[in-house]
Amino acid sequence: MAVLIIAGLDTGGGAGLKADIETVSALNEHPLPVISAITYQNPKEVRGIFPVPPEVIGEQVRAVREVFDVTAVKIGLLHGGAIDVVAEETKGLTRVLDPVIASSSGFQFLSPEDVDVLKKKLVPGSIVTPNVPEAEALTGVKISSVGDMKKAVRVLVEELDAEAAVIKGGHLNFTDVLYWDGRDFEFPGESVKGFTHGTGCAFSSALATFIAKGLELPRAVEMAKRFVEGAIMFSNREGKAVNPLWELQRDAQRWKAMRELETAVDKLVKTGELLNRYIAEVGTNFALATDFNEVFAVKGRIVRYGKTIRPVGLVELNASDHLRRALLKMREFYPEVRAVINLRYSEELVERAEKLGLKVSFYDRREEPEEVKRAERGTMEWGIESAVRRLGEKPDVVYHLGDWGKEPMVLVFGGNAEEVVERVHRLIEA
Ligand SMILES: Cc1ncc(COP(=O)(O)OP(=O)(O)O)c(N)n1
Ligand SMILES: Cc1ncsc1CCOP(=O)(O)O
Repeated sequence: MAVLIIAGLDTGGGAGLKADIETVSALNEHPLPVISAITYQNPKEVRGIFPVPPEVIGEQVRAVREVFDVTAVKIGLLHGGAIDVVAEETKGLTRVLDPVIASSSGFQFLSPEDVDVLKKKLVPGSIVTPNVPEAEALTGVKISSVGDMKKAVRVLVEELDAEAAVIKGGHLNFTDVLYWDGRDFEFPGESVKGFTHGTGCAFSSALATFIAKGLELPRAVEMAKRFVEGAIMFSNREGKAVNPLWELQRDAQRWKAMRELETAVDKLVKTGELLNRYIAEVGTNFALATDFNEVFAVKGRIVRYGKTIRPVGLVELNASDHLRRALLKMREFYPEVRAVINLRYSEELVERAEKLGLKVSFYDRREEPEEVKRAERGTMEWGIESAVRRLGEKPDVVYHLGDWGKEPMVLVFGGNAEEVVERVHRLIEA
């Protein structure tokens, strides 16, 4: 199924047409990208806009509508002159209108006069998806609560003749409010950590796609919201923006990480007789992070087994607590570090690491601040940060000497699971 997109190009690869194309593709439909403007922007700022002449926008839409069976269109950034043409050329389609008025960095895409034209020509008959500032600009309603959102959606539908309106609560309370068919619907959400540039674009193109697939509007809004939450959670760090390809990339990375860790664990087990005496009393775990900071490890840890060792369970996502936290903290300083294992502490192990030229640091649990000690979790994070700061460069090995009821431990880090195995083998002279 084809979904028409009329939107601007963001040269920073975060929002606009690129985010829309990825969204429609990720949802398994065919994007028809019509370009309405070229913007010169990067993740920090929008520098300017070069509008595509309205007649060229019209030609693009006609070219695809003549051939493809289009039912829904997502409309993003327009410039004043293009509004009339787009209203004319999209007649008969279900229109999802993302009213891009200003960028989050403060660039004004539409003048107040253009906003008036948008209200008169495109809002009527469209499903409008403003964020809070855009909804305020369109309706004049000051929004600071769900109650105000409900007032504003009604204004959009009952006074400005929109087919439906969804106000996104990302700037407020993470609840989205839809008004459709004489009823309002609330979609509660939670704050998701990640980059948000391009969320408006991804939401509206996901909504248009779910509508094209035949979902009823409230269900399509719910699905689009969940899609965008994932796109923020698994953000595109390079573009400092949402990542509409998150599901595909996340699954590919999960698969790769699982295989990588399974292979590495197999290699370790083959040297089990030598490794046996370095397995921690509490068990040893081996953790590997994906680019999205999802962490795989061995369920139930790796334990001594007679003279050798064995993994208790399989390699699984979230099968580690301590190592996961240590690794994620280390990755805040050094994102290239992806794997870690814990071994039983011994002086000889630390000396050997130093002799091998590995960078060694440590943390002293007696220095741990009271408030960190009292909190249920946090020691691992504090310990890694303190070891990193102590060394002033990337540690390959971090150890601590224990405390009451806490076993002393050596953590061996590496850029991948294979490197950790190779380091462990050198350390135990396998
Ligand atoms: C070309 C282009 N189109 C739209 C936007 C705005 O993106 P949006 O996700 O609505 O909001 P911000 O990222 O600006 O908060 C854009 N910047 N460029
Ligand atoms: C108890 C403990 N403390 C540091 S590493 C470790 C063992 C591995 O723990 P997890 O399986 O939670 O990563």
